[in-house]
Amino acid sequence: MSDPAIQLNAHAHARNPGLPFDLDRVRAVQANTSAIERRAASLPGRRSVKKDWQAAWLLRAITCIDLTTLAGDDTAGRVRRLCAKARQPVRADLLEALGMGPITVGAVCVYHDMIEPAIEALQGSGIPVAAVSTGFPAGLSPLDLRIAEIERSVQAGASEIDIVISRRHVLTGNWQALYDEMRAFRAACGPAHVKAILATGELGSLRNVARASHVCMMAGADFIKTSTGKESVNATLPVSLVMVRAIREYQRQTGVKVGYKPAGGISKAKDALTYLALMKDELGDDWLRNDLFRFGASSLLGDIERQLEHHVTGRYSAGHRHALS
Ligand SMILES: O=C[C@H](O)COP(=O)(O)O
Repeated sequence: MSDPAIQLNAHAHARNPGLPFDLDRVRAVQANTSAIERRAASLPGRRSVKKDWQAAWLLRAITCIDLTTLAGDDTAGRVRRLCAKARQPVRADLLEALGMGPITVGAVCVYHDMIEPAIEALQGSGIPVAAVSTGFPAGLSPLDLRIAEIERSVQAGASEIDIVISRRHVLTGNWQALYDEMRAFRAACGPAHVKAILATGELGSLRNVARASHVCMMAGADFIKTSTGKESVNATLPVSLVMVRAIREYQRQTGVKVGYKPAGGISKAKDALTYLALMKDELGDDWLRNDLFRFGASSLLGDIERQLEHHVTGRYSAGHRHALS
């Protein structure tokens, strides 16, 4: 049996019921840009993970990956290979050397047309399929089509839907429109969990990121996610600080825990460690599990595997298993 500390999907996270729209609440949201940037700059390396414990943190990171392929030339064959990797993200001999049982990634994330092969390839694994819907990545198709796309993806078996918000609602300060849109997406998702992609690189300011985070949570987002991976600026530490603090504030106000998904350009194991440390520091251990934290990443797993291999062939201590307990 695998270590309970890193068992997959062990905690089915309750859905966010949302709140009625409240413009005063949105307008009260601020972001102190210089303080955020100072804190973000201090994060990498600030909270060093003991070398002997790094493997445990990296294994935990793997269980939090939404293993992603979102390319125009995706094929069923590529998705099947990705799903095989999702089922067995780390070589069995490495896991054995680390004293670990089998692990899997958090989910597989694909375009709508690839849901079917992904579901087939993941059968019996317990790994959920996440679909990007709502005219990903621009989100500029007609609202009824975006809603229909969500419904089709849920019917096809996706249990998580990554929606993209209309950036223009944020850029024009039309918070009511953003709330109504997110509310409609939430309703269309039915039983599926919904992750709201803010496309933060296109929102203009950290204050807009903070307000958009609050509005999406108010409208019932189960996760807030930074980016599609297609913007010119994707997940960053300053944006992540703003978003995780919005999650913390929303929990303080409502008692509801919303998940966080940084996505786009996260490809190095050391960056994954920084993100995990950020979650532990800002939100606590609950956000180190994949019901409340995911990396949206297409190439992170490869670097983590290389680091684990290095760890196994180099110095190793059995103490690592308790690193996150
Ligand atoms: O949502 C996930 C992102 O599209 C993945 O971005 P990436 O390919 O830069 O890792």
